[in-house]
Amino acid sequence: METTTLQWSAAATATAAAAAFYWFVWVMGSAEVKGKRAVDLKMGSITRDKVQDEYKQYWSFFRRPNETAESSEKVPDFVDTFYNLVTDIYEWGWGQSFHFSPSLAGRSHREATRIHEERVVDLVQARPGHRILDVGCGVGGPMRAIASRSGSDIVGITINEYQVGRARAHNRKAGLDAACEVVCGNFLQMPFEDSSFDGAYSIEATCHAPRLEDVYAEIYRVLKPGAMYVSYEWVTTGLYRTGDPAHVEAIQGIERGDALPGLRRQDQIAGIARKVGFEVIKEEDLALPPAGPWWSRLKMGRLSYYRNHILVSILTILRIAPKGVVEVHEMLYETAKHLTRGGETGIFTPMHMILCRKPLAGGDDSTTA
Ligand SMILES: C=C(CC[C@@H](C)[C@H]1CC[C@H]2C3=CC[C@H]4[C@H](C)[C@@H](O)CC[C@]4(C)[C@H]3CC[C@]12C)C(C)C
Ligand SMILES: C[S@@+](CC[C@H](N)C(=O)[O-])C[C@H]1O[C@@H](n2cnc3c(N)ncnc32)[C@H](O)[C@@H]1O
Repeated sequence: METTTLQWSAAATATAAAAAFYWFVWVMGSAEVKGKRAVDLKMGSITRDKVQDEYKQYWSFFRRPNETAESSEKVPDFVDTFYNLVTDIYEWGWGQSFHFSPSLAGRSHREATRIHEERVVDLVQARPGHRILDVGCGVGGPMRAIASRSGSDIVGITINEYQVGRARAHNRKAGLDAACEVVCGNFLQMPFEDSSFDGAYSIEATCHAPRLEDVYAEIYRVLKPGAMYVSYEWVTTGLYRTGDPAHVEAIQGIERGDALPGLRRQDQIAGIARKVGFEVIKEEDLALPPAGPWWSRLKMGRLSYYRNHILVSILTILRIAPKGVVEVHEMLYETAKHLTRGGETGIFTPMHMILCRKPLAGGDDSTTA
């Protein structure tokens, strides 16, 4: 072969390789929904050199069930660390709404997510002029959907400072920053006045509280009498057998990979709500048929997890992503398997819906706010 032909084919091969790499990292590796790309994986407010250490500390705390009062006090700090580690990966691989939803025939994941969020508007009776609290708001996917649909003002609270920045940036970009406010704080001691909200909701967030009564009591305190509260709770169902090792493995796998101090049983939730003073209007497991399986989205993602694993490994070698990202990604992959098993066996649901009302002063519960 002539030298020029060789040079041409070498150049063509190099261009094709560069194009493939670009496509793999920036196109395939871009967020499924809006914005976050693999090259932007930062690991929250943790400095690059601390990611691996923080991950190890997180893992040794949540690795095994731990129920002492002393360890309960540490939970919010470790939950904060958890969200520093996972927020960018969640946004990159899942989108701006950090929760599950029933799959709906003929609808995309994005549509199903939005429908699940908009359900909250009717349940809490959110209207223009109302001030509604989002307990554990993440980067604000649900908040934006609920503000747009209802015309209410939403105030979200999250313990993770990095999420506050992400949520505010998304709110600005969506032109919703006047309607959506985001506060950094602990939902166990909220920086809000008594009786200052017309409604409240929590989507897959209160499962991080060591004692559900503590967060429910705080929500009760800040609601106006007559106001509604709805929560989508992560719980074990009546099918869970503590004597079955396969069940226990799945549930403990869910707990340690999702920063949970211990899943509660489905039949405990209403009692806890009543104990803090709420009237329970309705309870329903939104995962039950006719709802389509919420875990199908996790199963369909298998191929992209492998691609993502290769991608984060390459980015770590190139020092674009901080050391430790591969371990965090691996943990999430394992967690996805436990969640899928929990869904398939029916021993776990992430969408046990409970609708409550704070009674009107004087005990007249007949009307709402
Ligand atoms: C409510 C909570 C979070 C629920 C879900 C939003 C997340 C639970 C598990 C997460 C994921 C698992 C696998 C990841 C995959 C390996 C990666 O390549 C891309 C992101 C994942 C799909 C990631 C996305 C978010 C979850 C589905 C808890 C914390 C209470
Ligand atoms: C799985 S995410 C769900 C976020 C959001 N509800 C959504 O559906 O997109 C759980 C959220 O709860 C927040 N959270 C957990 N424990 C908290 C605490 N003690 N105080 C405030 N927020 C907390 C996390 O920071 C995170 O934003």
